[in-house]
Amino acid sequence: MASQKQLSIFYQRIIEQWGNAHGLRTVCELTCRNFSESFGVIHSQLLVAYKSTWKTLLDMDHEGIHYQFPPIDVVSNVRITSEHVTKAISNHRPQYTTHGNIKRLWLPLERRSNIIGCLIVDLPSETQQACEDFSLLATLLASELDAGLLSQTIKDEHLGRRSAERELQISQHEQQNLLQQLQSLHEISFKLWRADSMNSMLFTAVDEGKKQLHLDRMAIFLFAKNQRMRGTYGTDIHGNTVDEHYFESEIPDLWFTAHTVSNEEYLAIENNTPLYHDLKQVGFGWSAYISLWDEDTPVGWIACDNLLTGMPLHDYHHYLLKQFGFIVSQHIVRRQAEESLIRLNKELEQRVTERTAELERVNARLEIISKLDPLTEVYNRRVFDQKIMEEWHRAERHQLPFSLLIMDVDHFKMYNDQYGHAAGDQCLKVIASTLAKLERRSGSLFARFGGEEFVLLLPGQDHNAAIFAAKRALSAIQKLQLPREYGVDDARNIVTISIGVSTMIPSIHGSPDEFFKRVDMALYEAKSQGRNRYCVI
Ligand SMILES: Nc1nc2c(ncn2[C@@H]2O[C@H](COP(=O)(O)OP(=O)(O)OP(=O)(O)O)[C@@H](O)[C@H]2O)c(=O)[nH]1
Repeated sequence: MASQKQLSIFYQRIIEQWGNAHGLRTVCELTCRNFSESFGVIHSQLLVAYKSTWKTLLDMDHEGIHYQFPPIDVVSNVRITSEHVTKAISNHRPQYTTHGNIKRLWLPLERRSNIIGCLIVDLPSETQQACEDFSLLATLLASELDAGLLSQTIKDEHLGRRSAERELQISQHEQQNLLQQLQSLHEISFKLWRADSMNSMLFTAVDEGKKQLHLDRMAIFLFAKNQRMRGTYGTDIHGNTVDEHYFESEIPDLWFTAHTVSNEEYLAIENNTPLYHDLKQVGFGWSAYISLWDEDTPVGWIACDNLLTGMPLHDYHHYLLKQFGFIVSQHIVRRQAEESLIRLNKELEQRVTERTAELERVNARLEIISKLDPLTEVYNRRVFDQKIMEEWHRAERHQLPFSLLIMDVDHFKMYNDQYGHAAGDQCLKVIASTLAKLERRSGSLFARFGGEEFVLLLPGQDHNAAIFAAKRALSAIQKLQLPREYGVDDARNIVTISIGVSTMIPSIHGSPDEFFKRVDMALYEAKSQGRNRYCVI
């Protein structure tokens, strides 16, 4: 009787409380609590057939009630397995099983001939309640469970769809951002291509890289020799792009060096890390390092961070930063090749200019040498032969006087015999330089004709001028007082010269050769008359 009363209170409370309950969770929790309070239940568990397997929706023990939707697997539950449940509900009716001092009530929850759940309640063994007494509860709970699960599933699906939509929206947004930024990368690449030098290219990379990729700070470092690296352009702590060529240091042995350079990777990112400016910590955030490569050789890196805004790095940034690093690497390599080619060309041009100047100097020197007599360094016979031809024809055209003097050292054979050939050479040099200085009028030419014989060509100069020149030459040599200590009848004991002189206005009937012979005859005459004199024909 007592058990009947207990049962009716149990049902009464359930019906009252369920009336105020909102949602499946409350219904389930109230049911188990009532079981516990009314019948001293030790453990109760509500399993549901969910997605073709048995799952735990609620578990109540002395620690409390655990309700979980979506329901969780019963795998970990060794007390009750799926096989136990399947067996217990096979006749669709409530039943007891005994486990030591526990009477376990298995209450199949059936809806439209389908078992949709099972309430398992561990009662004390002395419980008098017949298991059929709970059939009504099973019917009521099955109905609540059916409706509750359905609405929960719908709600869940709705939520799932909403969150899927939100994810889709986010991913579409990210996709759009990525597309926009890929377009930006293309624009950056174009600007880098148009930059007119390596420096302006690096400045553009930093400045545009930040703007277009929405990054707070960026700096580009290039590797130099001996494991060192130097700055190029970077960002100050206010976000301005600044020249950092002053910066030089050893390549630091840090995590990103190992990650990028040693592993031949493009990108290394660290979150929640100290951020630096000029090697001093200035903040905290993420920092990314992008390696720059020339094929397999690292040439530098780009450093970026979020010092100013603390903006998080998006997923698409990983791809963008790699692409950016790739583009900048390409431009650096191209620029370096171009600039070394320009340098090489400049060096070549410089060398060609130097060699050309040197060649011109040598040619000029050769030109002079080819015109000079090697011993006396006055004009040689080749120059005289050319000059007499030119001047002869000029004088002929303009009907101008034309004078020629042939000067010959007297008794020079004896000089050589007396003093030796070397002294003879020296004597010839002194005579030549003395005579060469005398005549400076334009067009005139003094040359060594050969041996101890010199010629003085005086185009445009008449008979008197020629005689003046001859006298002056004789006197100049006499004044030298070059000793000559060998006895010859007609001479004082100094070196002298004899001169043949002639002047004429050239005509087509004459020739330089004939004229020369005439002067030579005059010289012969001067020699015959006793030397140290001039003779005119
Ligand atoms: N040391 C020296 N002697 C030269 C050079 N060229 C010619 N001679 C010499 O000049 C001498 C010219 O001698 P000759 O033609 O016989 O006439 P000369 O002894 O001067 O007598 P005259 O002309 O008749 O007064 C020769 O002995 C040549 O060897 C030269 O470059 N150096």
